[in-house]
Amino acid sequence: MTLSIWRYSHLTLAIASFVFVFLATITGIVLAFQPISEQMQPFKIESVNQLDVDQTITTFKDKYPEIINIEVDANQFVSASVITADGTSLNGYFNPKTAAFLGEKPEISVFFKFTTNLHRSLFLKGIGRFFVGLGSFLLFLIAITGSILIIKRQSGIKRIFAKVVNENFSQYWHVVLGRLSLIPIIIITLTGVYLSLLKFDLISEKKQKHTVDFQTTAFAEKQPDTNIFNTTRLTEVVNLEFPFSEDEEDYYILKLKDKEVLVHQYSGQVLSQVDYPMVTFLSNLSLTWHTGKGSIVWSIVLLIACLNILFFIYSGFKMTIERRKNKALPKNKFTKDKAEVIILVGSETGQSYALATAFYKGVIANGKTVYISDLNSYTTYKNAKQLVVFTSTYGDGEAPVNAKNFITLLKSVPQEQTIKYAVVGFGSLKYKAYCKYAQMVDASLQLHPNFTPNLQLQKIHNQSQSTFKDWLQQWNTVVGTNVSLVLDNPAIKTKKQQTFKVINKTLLNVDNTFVLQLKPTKKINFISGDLLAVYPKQDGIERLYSIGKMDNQIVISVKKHEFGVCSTYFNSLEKKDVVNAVIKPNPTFNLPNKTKRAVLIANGTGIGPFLGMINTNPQTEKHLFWGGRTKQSLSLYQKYIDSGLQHNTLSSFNVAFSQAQKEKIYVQDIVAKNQAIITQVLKDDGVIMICGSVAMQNHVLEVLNHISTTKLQQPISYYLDNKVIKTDCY
Ligand SMILES: Cc1cc2nc3c(=O)[nH]c(=O)nc-3n(C[C@H](O)[C@H](O)[C@H](O)COP(=O)(O)O)c2cc1C
Repeated sequence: MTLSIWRYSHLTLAIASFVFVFLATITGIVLAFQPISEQMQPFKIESVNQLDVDQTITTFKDKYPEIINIEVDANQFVSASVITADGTSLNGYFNPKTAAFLGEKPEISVFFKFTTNLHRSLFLKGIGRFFVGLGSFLLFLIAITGSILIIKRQSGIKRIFAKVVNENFSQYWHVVLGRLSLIPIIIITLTGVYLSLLKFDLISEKKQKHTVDFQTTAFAEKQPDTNIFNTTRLTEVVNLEFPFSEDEEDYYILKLKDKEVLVHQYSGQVLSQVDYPMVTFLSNLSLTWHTGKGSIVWSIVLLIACLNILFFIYSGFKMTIERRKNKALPKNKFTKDKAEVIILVGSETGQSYALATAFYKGVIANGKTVYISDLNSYTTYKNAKQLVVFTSTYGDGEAPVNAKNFITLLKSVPQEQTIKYAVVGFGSLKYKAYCKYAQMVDASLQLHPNFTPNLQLQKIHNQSQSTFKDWLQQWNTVVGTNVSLVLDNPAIKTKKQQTFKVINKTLLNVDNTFVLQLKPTKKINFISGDLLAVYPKQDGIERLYSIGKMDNQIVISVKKHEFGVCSTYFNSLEKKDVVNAVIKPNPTFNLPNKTKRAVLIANGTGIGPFLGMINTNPQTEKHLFWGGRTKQSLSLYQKYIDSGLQHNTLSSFNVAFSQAQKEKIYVQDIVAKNQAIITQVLKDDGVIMICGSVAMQNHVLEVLNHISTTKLQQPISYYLDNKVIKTDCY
């Protein structure tokens, strides 16, 4: 697994803080409901913000002979402590407009108290508080390293909110939700750290003291028209303590958010004012922002941010496990100067290592001396005759992490002899800059006087093994080797299987292809485009077949391969035999119900799912394009196509035979001739579905790209991103 410094830091921090972050997040989710439940209590009074302190004091004084204090909390609930005319003491919430007693303050529930303790200190007192504070700081660093990773992934800070390509569920949502919850997470963590520092007295709040000199201060007999009480809104008050007695030297203590003021009880004159230090302001702000007190909206934001953190823990570890499967490159048996074949690999997340390693082993098994390394380690190779470069593309057409220096090194490192080379690019058609870095490497090698190409650049979509095998055949031919690939078997699946009865199986046609019809023995919901997963007894490895649905039956088109375990098994089936398999929904390759128009493009057995689609959804106008070898190849599917045309569920059928005439015609050629249909479908929010070989898909996409850029001024990536073009190729 290749790791950049930022990804390494992000991962290490996540592992180091996992336990604390997990506990703090779970308890944080619960505690986010506390301010929400407080706000739901019936103590909020309409338009309380219109009252000033003077009005409130008058209202309370009219109703009660003695008032001890009035408080306004973050929810803007007004509470007070008063003595009534009959000498009863009342403590609780009041209506500030009428001074009516509303009810006692409810006790905080035991559950919230327990959760708060767990959240603050894990019941470990000082040590616990320290670790929670540290966890908060580590989470802050995780958010920062995560942001750097997103910026690098999106190729720059300006593109941070640009569209993210959805290749993998965990990766996609990790990035999308990471961007959205970045600010709330930074606020939660920084305020958490601040509150911890405060608890440990690492930040101290030093308040100034009041000084009042009654000897030298002369007070007005009568209150002036304006004083601090009638210029201060009640909602600005935190606490107002009433004078202890009627003695002139007893005063009001008015605590506001930013200052504490002593006020003369008769004149309303300010006797002393102490502004709170910045620390107090920040402490109050931290508490409000960390807890969400007083704001349902912010509490919900905090709740969502905590739920997102839980998802990041899950998706982050899932991605790490997936990436760990992409082991490192193999250990070299030969030195760089002894080897005839040099393999250089560029990879960001290690996916390309599997094929590069299989190739390395294959070449060694062929008796050649081989040396494998990453592209950044490019150096002199005294005995090299062949260079093979495997590289992915990352960011927006950029080099993967272990290949960033290759092009510079290529220019500066002198080679003594001439070396033949071939470049294989791993990428994804979902990106505009498809295999761009491989293209740059190929171009740089072309310009180098010591390198001559023995094959054209090969681009490979989604690590397709079949395209890689096709490339390997060509390489074997030009180099004169017989390298074959032994790929690690994916994990054997042990899913609960469903049973299907064989309704019909055709004989093999000229292309060794047949059609199999299966019927589920129990009711199963599925549609054309879903996948049938089969796990043959010999190896238990999952094989996926794209299926068509007709009359509640499954239609699959299969090509029998000489050593194909599953295709041989399917071909051995007879009517009424029972097959164990699993139907997997494949929503990315189903024909949307409401689509007005659809173009279905396939070659060979890729027509399978379309055999169902062309016989259903009569409301959708469908145009089928199919490429096969000869007219006889078509006979297998003729009855399905005729039925679609007869019942008007298929509007047109366009066929290309590659072997029927002198000039080879492929499906992409007939697509290119029907630009009007393609343009109309792209313009009218229709869909284009492609099923078959990856090689065909690449050619068809090139043609579609030409049509979309010339007729609609949009690159094909736009339609792929917006799922107007759907592909299921192998
Ligand atoms: C963030 C990101 C950016 C990518 N950018 C491109 C790109 O610009 N062009 C491309 O063809 N493929 C792109 N890909 C696809 C990868 O090249 C492809 O998944 C490849 O198989 C990864 O192999 P690796 O793990 O060995 O790096 C990108 C993938 C990711 C996750």
